[in-house]
Amino acid sequence: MPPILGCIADDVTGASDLASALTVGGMRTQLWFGEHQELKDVDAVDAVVIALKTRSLPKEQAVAQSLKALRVLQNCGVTQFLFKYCSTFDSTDEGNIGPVAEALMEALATPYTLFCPATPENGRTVYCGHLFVKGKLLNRCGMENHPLNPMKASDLTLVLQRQSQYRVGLIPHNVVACGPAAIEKEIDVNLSQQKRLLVIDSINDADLQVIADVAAELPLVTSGSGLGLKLPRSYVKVGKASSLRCQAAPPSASGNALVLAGSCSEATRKQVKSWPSEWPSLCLDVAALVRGDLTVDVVVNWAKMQLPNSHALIFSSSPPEQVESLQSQLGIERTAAAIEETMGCLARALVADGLRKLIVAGGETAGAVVRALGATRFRIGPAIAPGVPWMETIDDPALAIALKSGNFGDDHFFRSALEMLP
Ligand SMILES: Nc1ncnc2c1ncn2[C@@H]1O[C@H](COP(=O)(O)OP(=O)(O)OP(=O)(O)O)[C@@H](O)[C@H]1O
Ligand SMILES: O=C(O)[C@@H](O)C(=O)CO
Repeated sequence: MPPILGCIADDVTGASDLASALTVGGMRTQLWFGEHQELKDVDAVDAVVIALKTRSLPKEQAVAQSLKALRVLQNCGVTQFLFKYCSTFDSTDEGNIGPVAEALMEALATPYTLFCPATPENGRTVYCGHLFVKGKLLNRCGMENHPLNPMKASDLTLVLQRQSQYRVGLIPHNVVACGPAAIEKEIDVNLSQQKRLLVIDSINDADLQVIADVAAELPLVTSGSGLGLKLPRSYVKVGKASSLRCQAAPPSASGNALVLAGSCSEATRKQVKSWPSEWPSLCLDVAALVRGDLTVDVVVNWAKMQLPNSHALIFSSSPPEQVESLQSQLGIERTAAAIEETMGCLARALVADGLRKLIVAGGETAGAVVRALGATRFRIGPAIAPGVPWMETIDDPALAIALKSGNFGDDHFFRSALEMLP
């Protein structure tokens, strides 16, 4: 039997978030990282998530990679697809959410799709088309300071319209509250007005379940991970899945862990601040790194000294004023590239040295690390916090790895994660 659902995620922490949601919902889920010609051994899984790193790429490249992932999934016999983006709709006026969604719609010859970033479990809700993060409008929650895609507006119909060719419509909450049939009627109204990209309100789990009941019949839906928690039940309801039978076992790795934090999001900065004082930590001197005055070897040697005795943290996370000042002196892309490359090199060198437990905070950072490790397939383990599972690489070396979205987890996330493993 081919997997029921094929997912294309625009970053790797987002992919692990979705894979965790589908697993918690009961679907046997496998995560693949990067571009592949084909997927193997997916007969025994219900869902496959392909993690790309397309969120901040030029839109032509993001579209090309997403279409390639679609074909790879289609070649496995998958007929239903989910395009996963961030629950904070991370994107710019150029893309990439609109352009990728439109390209997938064309490839699947589907006249419309839904946009459902809501993930109430992590405080993301959509009302009247406006995205809220823990009750604050998207452009007033800290996301307005994001280093790569500052979100300066919260009305998703406007945000999406700026990056799309098709017209954008809204399915409001009063319709969602009336159930699947009302949603389907509203879709027809929007289509009669040539509105093909439909943002859908959702403020709680019950709304999401109703939306999942509609989405379970669609060839393509686009969303955050919230929908992933509800889709498994809907697939059972419509007879696409017979039962939900996933059991997520923790990874078996032992030894001390390295934490690499490249996210500057508020939650990660708090987690870095709360790093237990008995464990060592190193703040990267980003300016020295970009100028070449600080080398990776020096940092690797520091970590090699610590890891035999203790868990260790290496971070570049900084407050917005510092990020802005560095970016204006050194350039946004140059700064990000130097940090991401360093994080990747650190992970590769230390895994080669025997490290078997790794936590990475930040989507772009995690993408760079996973790419540097050459890891391709992951089994999904238990959730550490909503949206962040422990995972285990399927191919050697067996590595316990957690990829934490920047804004996820409470202040003591790192300690809680490490206490879950032997
Ligand atoms: N001190 C810093 N100054 C400037 N840029 C930084 C600094 N530290 C990290 N960065 C860059 O900021 C970006 C942070 O993005 P990343 O996706 O890793 O985190 P995030 O956006 O908080 O996480 P997520 O996408 O999971 O929400 C990376 O490209 C990283 O290299
Ligand atoms: O949806 C989210 O918030 C996360 O899965 C994510 O994509 C962060 O990069």
